[in-house]
Amino acid sequence: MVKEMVRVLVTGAAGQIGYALVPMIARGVMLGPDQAVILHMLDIPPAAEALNGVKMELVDAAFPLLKGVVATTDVVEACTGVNIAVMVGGFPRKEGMERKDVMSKNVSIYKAQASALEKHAAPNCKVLVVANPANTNALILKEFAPSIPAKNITCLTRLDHNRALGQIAERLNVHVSYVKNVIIWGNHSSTQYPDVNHATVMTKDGEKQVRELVADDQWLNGEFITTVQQRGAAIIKARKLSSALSAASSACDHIRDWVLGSSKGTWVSMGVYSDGSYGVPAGLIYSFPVTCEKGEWSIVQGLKIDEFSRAKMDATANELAEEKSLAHSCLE
Ligand SMILES: NC(=O)C1=CN([C@@H]2O[C@H](COP(=O)(O)OP(=O)(O)OC[C@H]3O[C@@H](n4cnc5c(N)ncnc54)[C@H](O)[C@@H]3O)[C@@H](O)[C@H]2O)C=CC1
Ligand SMILES: O=C([O-])CC(=O)C(=O)O
Repeated sequence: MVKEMVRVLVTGAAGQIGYALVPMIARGVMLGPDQAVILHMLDIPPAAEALNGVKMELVDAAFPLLKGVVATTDVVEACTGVNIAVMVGGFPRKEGMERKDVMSKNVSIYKAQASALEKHAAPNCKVLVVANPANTNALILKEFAPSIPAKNITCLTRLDHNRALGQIAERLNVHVSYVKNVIIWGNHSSTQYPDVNHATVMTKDGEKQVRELVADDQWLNGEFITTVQQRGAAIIKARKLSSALSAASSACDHIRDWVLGSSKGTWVSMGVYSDGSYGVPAGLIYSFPVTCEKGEWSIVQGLKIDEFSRAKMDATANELAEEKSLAHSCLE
């Protein structure tokens, strides 16, 4: 059966994540090798020429799955009929800044684009917010697009999840594909809590707990956590630009698992609207472990939370509550 065409919006498409992301989508990395797509690319007028250059390159690359490209600075044209919206547009932080330092510039963009999405996107459009502060931008988008179901609005913490997998794989000298079920709790910021208490590694003797194999709680409760929390800043220091290829790749992972389903027995981290699970206040976009099936995510329930984890999960929830009020004050 031929699949129906999918329209994918990428905002900020002339930027560096956009430039890495659009060819991945056009190659089927996000939605699979049998899914034809039409790309909608939005940027602001000063970037119009660069955006047109990206469109020219997409034509030149002759991607078999790419059936059309809309490149525009008009938010209504960009949002019309889209089934998936990847919201990358905004201002990245620079060295020495925290992600919430870009708050006032970016939340107003998300307020404005919420209503365009609400009015013009396809029904049941799935939204992934990448631009920082990602959780709070997603929350503002949700608040200003009340008719989009809350479950359709998510933010990217899959990059942090993948970073955590990568750190464990390097430490144990195993391939990253053997490591699974790390969790990123909370905010995509330096207060996020990368949790390995339920993570496992596939070995020749079967699945083993990461804690047992690493056998160094001091590293797992210290340096491992700070390395993942600070990885974005480390990339900025090294590249003088924030992560782009890894962010684009993780955005594809996020949407692919959401739409096509996560692997059996494996969970992934997604920033989703809290329903109060694990004592996380409702009304925040908070990163949880989730599994995805038939286009829907659900929070993995029943995990045992120790005291160390509880304190870290609460600290990142508190930061999100503060960001929420800061965002509201920026919009007054
Ligand atoms: N959640 C995550 O894991 C990650 C998030 N990020 C965030 O993603 C965002 C984009 O990063 P980069 O691509 O490196 O930045 P960039 O500056 O290279 O590109 C951003 C693009 O957004 C455009 N833009 C600005 N306002 C816009 C608007 N109102 N509508 C549409 N487009 C608009 C800019 O013109 C620019 O082309 C930043 O906020 C960055 O902090 C970056 C890495 C990881
Ligand atoms: O750190 C930044 O500003 C960019 C980002 O979100 C990341 O790389 O995780």
